[in-house]
Amino acid sequence: MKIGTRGSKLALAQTQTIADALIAAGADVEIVTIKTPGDLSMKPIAEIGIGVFTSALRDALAGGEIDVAVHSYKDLPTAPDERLAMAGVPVREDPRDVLIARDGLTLGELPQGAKVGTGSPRRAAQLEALGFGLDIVPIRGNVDTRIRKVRDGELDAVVLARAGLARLGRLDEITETIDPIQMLPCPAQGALAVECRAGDVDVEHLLQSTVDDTATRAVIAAERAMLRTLEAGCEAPVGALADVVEDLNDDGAVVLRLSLRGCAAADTGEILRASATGDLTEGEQLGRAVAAELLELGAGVLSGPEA
Ligand SMILES: NCc1[nH]cc(CCC(=O)O)c1CC(=O)O
Repeated sequence: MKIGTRGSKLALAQTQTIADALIAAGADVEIVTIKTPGDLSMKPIAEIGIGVFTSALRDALAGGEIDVAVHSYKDLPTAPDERLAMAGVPVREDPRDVLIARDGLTLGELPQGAKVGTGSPRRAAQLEALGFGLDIVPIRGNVDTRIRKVRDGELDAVVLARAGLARLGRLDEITETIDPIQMLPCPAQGALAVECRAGDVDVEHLLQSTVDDTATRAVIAAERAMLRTLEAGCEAPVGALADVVEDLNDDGAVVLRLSLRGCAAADTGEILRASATGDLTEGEQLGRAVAAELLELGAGVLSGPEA
C-alpha cells in the first residue's frame, strides 16, 4: 500500500504515525513523497492558489500513483473531491496556536512595536485586535525556517500551530500556548485527513478501523461547515474551535454535546465572534448556524477571494 505525503519534515512525521498504525494492523506499506506547488514556491499562499499543499497529492491518489494520501486537514479546500473518500480522521493534536518569542516572552510581555512573524491573515487579524501594538511581519516557510528568524534576531516572535511542534518534538521551545479566548485556531488545525480512492473499499475499511476517531470527526464537521458557509479557505481570517463538552439534559443526566466558537475579521479589522452548542451528531448544522450569525454581524464582507 503506497502512502503519499508531502516531503517536509512535518508532513513525513505525521505520515509516519499513519504508516505505523497500518503496519501494526498487518499492512505492507511504503511512503511516497510528492512535491506540491506549496513546497516549490515561497510566494504568499494567496498568490499560489487554493489547495497548494493538497491538489498534487489528491491527483496522485485519484490517478493510482498512491493508495492513501495524508494531509494536514486545515490545508484541504472545503469543497469535497468526488474522486476520493475521507476514510480516516485520527484523534487530533492540541489545536491551539503558540508563540515562540525571544527571551521566553509571552504575548503580553512583548514591547510595543515588537516584530511578530506570521503569514496567516487569521493570526495577523487576531494579533492586531489584541491591541498590543505589535508589528505583524508576513513570513512563510517551514517550521525550522520560521523559528530560525527568532533565533537570528530578525523577529521578536513567531506564531505557529502547537500541533506542528508536537509532531516535530519541539514543544520545549514554546514560550506561550495562546488561549483560544485571545486567538481561535484555524478550522481543523491539528487534525489529519487520510484519504483513499472512492470505491476502494478494502483500503477504506482498513483506515476506518485503524486511524479513524468519531469524536474528532464531529468537531471537524462543525468547524469545517462554519468555514464552508463563510465561503472562505484556509487562508481566510476565520477561526473556529469545537469541543465535546458535558452537559445535563432535562432529566439531569450527563450528555455529551458539541460546542463551537467562531470568529471572523470584518474589513474594519474588528473581530466578530459567535458561538453555539448542539447535538454531537449535528456538527454540520452547528457550523452553519455559527457562520450565519457571523454573516449577520457583518462577516459577509470578507468572503471574497480565498486561497
Ligand atoms: N499552514 C501550514 C500548516 N499546515 C499544517 C500545519 C501544522 C499544524 C496542523 O497540522 O494543523 C501548518 C503549520 C502551522 O500552521 O504552523
